[in-house]
Amino acid sequence: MVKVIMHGCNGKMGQVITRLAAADPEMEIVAGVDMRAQALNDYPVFGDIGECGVEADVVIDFSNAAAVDRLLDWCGEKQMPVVLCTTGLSEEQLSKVEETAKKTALLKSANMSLGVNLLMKLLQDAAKVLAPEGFDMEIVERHHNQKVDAPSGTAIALADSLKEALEEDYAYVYDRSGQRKKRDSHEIGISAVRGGTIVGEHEVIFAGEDEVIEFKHTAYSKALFAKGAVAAAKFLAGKGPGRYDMSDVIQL
Ligand SMILES: NC(=O)C1=CN([C@@H]2O[C@H](COP(=O)(O)OP(=O)(O)OC[C@H]3O[C@@H](n4cnc5c(N)ncnc54)[C@H](OP(=O)(O)O)[C@@H]3O)[C@@H](O)[C@H]2O)C=CC1
Ligand SMILES: O=C(O)C1=N[C@H](C(=O)O)C[C@H](O)C1
Repeated sequence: MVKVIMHGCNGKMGQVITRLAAADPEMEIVAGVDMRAQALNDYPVFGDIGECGVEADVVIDFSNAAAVDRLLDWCGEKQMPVVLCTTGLSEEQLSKVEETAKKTALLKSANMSLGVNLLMKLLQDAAKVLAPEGFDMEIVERHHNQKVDAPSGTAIALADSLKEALEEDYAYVYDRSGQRKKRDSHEIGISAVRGGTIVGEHEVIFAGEDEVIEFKHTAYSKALFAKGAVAAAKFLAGKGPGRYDMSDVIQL
C-alpha cells in the first residue's frame, strides 16, 4: 500500500486524484494539505505541509507555484519523495527542483499524460527534418478560464523538446503585439488561449513553403493527468534521491 500526502488536495486536480485513489487498493491518501485546511474527504487536511505529521511514502503536488518553495524545502529535509505537477515555476524554483533532487526522489512533469509524453518524442524527429528545411515552429495551447499560469507548462516543455533536438539555438516568443517586424527564422512562437472549461489542448505547427504539418493533443478529462500522477507516485515510493520524469514511468 502506497501512502500519499496530497498537496493541493481541495483543488480541481486534488479532488480528481482523491476519487481515483479511493478506488485503488494499492494506494491510500493519508493526509492532505491545502490553503483552505478544510477536510472535504475522509483524510485530515493541514494548512501547511510543515504541520503534517502523518507518516507517508510520497507527496503528490498539484497546487500553486507560490507553494512550491516551501514544499521542496520540506521534502528535501524529510527525504520524502515528491511528484511535482504544479506548473508556472520561476527559473529560481527550477534550480531549487534540481537541488532538492540531490536530497530526495523527485519526479517533475508538466503533463502526466501518455499522449503528451509520446508527442514530445515524436516532435523531436519531426523538428530534426523540418527545421533545417526552414519550417517555422509555433505552439498554440488552450485551457479553461480558471488557469492562472500562461503559457502552460506543457507548451514550454514541448518547446524545450523541440529545442533539445536542434543544433541551432531558438528563442521563445510569447507576444508579438508590440513588434513591427517579420518573424525571425530562429524563434518558436508560443500562444495561450483561455476560455470556458477546455481541459487542455496543445498544437504544434510546422509551417513551411506551401505545406503545413500539425501535431495536436487534446485532453478530454482531468482523470488523464490523475492517472499518470498515481502511476508516478507508485513508481517513486521507496526510491532514493534523484531526478525523474514521466519517461521513467511510461515505457515509450
Ligand atoms: N502536470 C500535470 O499533468 C498537470 C498540472 N496541473 C497544474 O497543477 C496545478 C493545480 O491545478 P488545479 O488543481 O487545476 O488548480 P486549483 O487551483 O484547482 O487547485 C490548487 C489547490 O492548491 C491550493 N493551494 C494554493 N496554495 C497552496 C499552498 N500554499 N499550500 C497548499 N495548497 C495550496 C489551492 O487553494 P486556493 O484555491 O485556496 O488557492 C487549491 O485548492 C496548476 O499549476 C496546474 O497547471 C494541472 C493539471 C495537470
Ligand atoms: O492547469 C491545467 O489545467 C493544466 N496544466 C498543465 C500545464 O500547464 O501544462 C497541464 C494540463 O494541460 C492542464
